[in-house]
Amino acid sequence: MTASSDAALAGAATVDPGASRLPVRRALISVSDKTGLAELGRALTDQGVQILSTGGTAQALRAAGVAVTEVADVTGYPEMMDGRVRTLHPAVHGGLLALRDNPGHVADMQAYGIEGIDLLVSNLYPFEAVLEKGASIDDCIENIDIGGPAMTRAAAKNHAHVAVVVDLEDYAPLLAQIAEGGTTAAFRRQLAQIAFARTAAYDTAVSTWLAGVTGGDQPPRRRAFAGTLAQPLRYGENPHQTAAFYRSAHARTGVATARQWQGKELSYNNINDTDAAYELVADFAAADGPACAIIKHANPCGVARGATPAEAYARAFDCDRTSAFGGIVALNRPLDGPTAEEIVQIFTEVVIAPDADEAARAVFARKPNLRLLTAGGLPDPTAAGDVLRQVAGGYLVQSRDAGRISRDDLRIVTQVQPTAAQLDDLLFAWTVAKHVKSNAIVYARDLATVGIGAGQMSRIDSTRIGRRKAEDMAAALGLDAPLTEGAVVASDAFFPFADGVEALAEAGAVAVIQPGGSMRDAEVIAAADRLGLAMVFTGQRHFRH
Ligand SMILES: NC(=O)c1ncn([C@@H]2O[C@H](COP(=O)(O)O)[C@@H](O)[C@H]2O)c1NC=O
Repeated sequence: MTASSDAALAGAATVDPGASRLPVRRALISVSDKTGLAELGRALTDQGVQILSTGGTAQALRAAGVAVTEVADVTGYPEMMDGRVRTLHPAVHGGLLALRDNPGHVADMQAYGIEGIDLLVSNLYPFEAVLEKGASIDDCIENIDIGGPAMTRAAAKNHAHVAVVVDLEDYAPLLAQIAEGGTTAAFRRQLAQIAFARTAAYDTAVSTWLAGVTGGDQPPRRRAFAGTLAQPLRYGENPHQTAAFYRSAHARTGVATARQWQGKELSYNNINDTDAAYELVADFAAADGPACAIIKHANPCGVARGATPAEAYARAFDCDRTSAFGGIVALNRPLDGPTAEEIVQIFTEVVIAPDADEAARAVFARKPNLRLLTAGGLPDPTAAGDVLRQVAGGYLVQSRDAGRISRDDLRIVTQVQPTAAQLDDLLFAWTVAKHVKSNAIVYARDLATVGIGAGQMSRIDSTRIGRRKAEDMAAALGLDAPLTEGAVVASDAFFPFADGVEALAEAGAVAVIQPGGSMRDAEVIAAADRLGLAMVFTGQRHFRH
C-alpha cells in the first residue's frame, strides 16, 4: 500500500454522511481570480492542508510564501496545448470522484496511485468578462474553461466526500469549518448546489453567446437562462407567495444594479414597478432634457418633460395626483434638492435616478421609509436583449421592445396637418404609450401627459378612461376645462373602428398618433378629417401585456 492509498483509506474511516465533520487534508486550488488567494493558502497551510495547484495559481501561492505541489507533478504530464489540458487526468478526477467508503473505488485508487482530494477551490476563466469587453471570437473560445467546470462538477457530484468552493464569499465560512475540525455534510451539499448553478450559468453564457454568433433567424433548439441571487424577498406579488430577485449575467443598468441609499427593503412589486419607471424615462434621449415618470402597478400615472427635473416631476404629478400617492418616481437626470423637496410632499415608495446630489439625499433622509436608488446611468433603450416570461410548462422569449421612431418615420395621413408643436407632443405621447399596458391611450399636452387609459380590454374604454381622468384632475385643480381639450393622443395599436377617433374628438383632442394598419384605416382617417383631427401613422406597434 502506498502512502497515497493510506491517505485515501484514512479518509474512508472518517466518512460520516450525517452531521460529523470531514477533515480537509488535501486541497486543489485552481483559480483565475486570485483575490484572497494568498490569505486562503496561508490559512489552509496553517491548518496542515496540503495544497495542489495549476501553474498560475501555484506561482501566486509560492510568491505569497505558501508551499504548493504543481498538478503537473501529480499527473506526470506537463500543462499542454496552451493550457487546454492541465487537470484533465485520472489523478485529479479520480481524487475528486472516488467514493472513499466504496471498496472498489478505494482499490482503484490503490492500483493507480490516486490520492483523495478533499477540497476543490475553483473559479473559472473569465469568459463572461472577456465577452463583455467585446473580445474576438477566438479570444472568447480560448476563454471557455473546460478543466475548471469538469473538476467543479466532479467535486460537487462527490459532495458526500469533497467540499467545492467557487465563490470568494465562501472562503471565510470554509476556513471556519476547517478550524472546527472539518466540513459538515450540510455545508458541502450547499456548496455543491452553488457549484452546479455556477457551471450552469457559465455554460448558459457560452451557449447564449454562440446563439448570437451562429446567427440565423431560427430560435435555438435549446436555451438556458441563469441568475445570481440579488436579494431574497419577503414575499411575492402577494404575501402568500414566496419570491426572490435574481440578477442576470449581463445585468442591464437599472433596478438590478442600482445602489439603495435608504428605506426599507425593496419588495417584489417595488422592483417590478421601479423597472417599468426607469425603462420609461430612459426612453427620453439626452436631447429631450429632464423627464419624469410616476408609476403605479407598472403603468405610468403621469409622465412629463420639463426644463428642470423639479419641473418635470411637478408636471408629471399634475396628470393624476390621486394615483401618484404611493407611487414609484423615476427621473432621467440626477436628483437635486428642489426636486427632492417636491417629491417628499406626498408619500412615495421608491425614487430612482442616475444620481442624487447631497442636497437631495438630505431631503430624502427626512423620509426614512422612502427607498432612494441611484443607478449610475440609464439603461440603453436601443440595446439588444431578451425579455423572458414564464407560462405553464414553458418560457416565452422575445427581444426587448427597442422600437423607436423619429419625426422622419411619421406619415401624415389626414388632410389636416399637425403643427410643429403638435408633432413634438405626438412623439412624446408615443414614447409614453410604449410603456403603458395595452390597450394604451395617452393624452398629452405641452410634453406632459394629461390623461392615461391603460390595460383595458377595448381601446374605446381606454379613450374614455383617459378622458375621465383628465376631467377629474381638471376639477381637482380648478381648471375651466379638462386638458384633453387641445391635446394630442397616442394609441399603442391601430383603431379597429372609427368610434375610437370619434371619442377622442369628443374629448377635445386635436391630433392622433397610431401605427395604422387596420382594414378600416380609410374609415378611421376619414373620421379624423371630418372631425378636424390631424393623424400620423408610425408603422410600428407597441403592444405591452
Ligand atoms: N485545461 C484544464 O485542464 C484546466 N484545469 C483548470 N483550468 C482553469 O485554469 C485556471 C487557473 O489557471 P492558473 O492556475 O494557471 O492561473 C482556473 O480558472 C481553472 O478553472 C483549466 N483550464 C481550462 O480549461
